Amino acid sequence: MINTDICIIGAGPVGLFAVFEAGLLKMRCHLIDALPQIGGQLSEIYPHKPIYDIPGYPTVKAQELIDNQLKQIEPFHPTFTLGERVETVNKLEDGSFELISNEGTKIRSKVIVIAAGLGSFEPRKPAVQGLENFEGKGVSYMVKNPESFRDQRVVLAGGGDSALDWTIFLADIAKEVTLIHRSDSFRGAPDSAQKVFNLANEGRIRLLLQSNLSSVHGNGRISKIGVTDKSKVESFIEADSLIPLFGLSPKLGPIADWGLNIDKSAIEVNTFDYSTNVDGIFAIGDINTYPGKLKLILCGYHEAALMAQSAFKYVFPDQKLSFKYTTVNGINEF
Ligand SMILES: Cc1cc2nc3c(=O)[nH]c(=O)nc-3n(C[C@H](O)[C@H](O)[C@H](O)COP(=O)(O)OP(=O)(O)OC[C@H]3O[C@@H](n4cnc5c(N)ncnc54)[C@H](O)[C@@H]3O)c2cc1C
Repeated sequence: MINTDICIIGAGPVGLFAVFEAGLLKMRCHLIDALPQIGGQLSEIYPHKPIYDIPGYPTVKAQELIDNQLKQIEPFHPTFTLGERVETVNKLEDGSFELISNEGTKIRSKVIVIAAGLGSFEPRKPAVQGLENFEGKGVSYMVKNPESFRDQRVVLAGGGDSALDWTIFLADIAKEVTLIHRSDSFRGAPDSAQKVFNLANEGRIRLLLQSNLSSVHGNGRISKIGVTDKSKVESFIEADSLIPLFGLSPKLGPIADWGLNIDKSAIEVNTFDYSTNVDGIFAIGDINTYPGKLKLILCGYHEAALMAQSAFKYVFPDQKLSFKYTTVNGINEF
């Protein structure tokens, strides 16, 4: 069981900044995110895109902003659970909460801050009959632990950055790598696409262009994958793992079942401190809604600052909060 003052659901830019604001008030944070990496939409959807509306940065690449935010919160030693989605939230008799993830991880927290963006990202699954029977039995839609593919025969499918990046990475550790893509050009970064073409020319991977996943076979675990070419002729590849990478789409998911007031897939909050209708639960960033709401990183940062001032009274009910600038004591004392 993980014990913390504040459990932050979502490790996007707003969840990360909440660690900073909470840390200034000496509150410990644990973050949990359904994705295997930190950074929310910025790392998952647009890591290389420049952002122009962060104060103090005329321009900053999305991933660079996340990397800098991680440096900024280092003094507060936040802890993380990645690749797990919070499914259940229970309010306990003493007013604190128990959160349970889809993998059974339990977190006990005095306050919950939902910084869940557009909800949890769920994989877009290809329409291949019986694919769901092999989920967790050789079929995965995200790479959580690349080492688990060492010495395996891996088939990837897709044409975006994830498919290219993992093909390049797994070429070094897997026994055999095949990439299937429906077109003959890639949506992902040109530099990565070139690397994949080079690996294919060197015979280090098998590249099947203008091809589609058509069937999956196996007895309990996946062992063979059917692929059709442009003339719809099906051939088969022996494989230990299949990784379809067709992008992720956000879904509100289990948050809808936690007794919160929801309006059009967003959590209604009080604009005084971004508290929800459940005492001790706050919602900040893209996941919340109120009159005039703007889904911008900058607005989420502001919400994190005000939320922390109110969260303090749940974590330290007997202490009086006195407002200080960071320059008063510096942040080194934390
Ligand atoms: C293409 C694009 C360009 C953009 N450009 C800009 C820009 O230039 N400037 C700007 O200010 N904004 C921009 N935005 C918007 C900006 O990305 C969002 O405002 C910002 O990401 C919100 O941050 P967040 O931390 O609230 O949520 P997110 O970044 O969405 O992170 C939320 C995290 O919560 C996790 N999560 C959700 N539910 C659960 C659960 N039940 N359990 C565990 N984890 C969960 C998700 O996996 C996700 O990682 C852009 C958005 C897009 C799509």
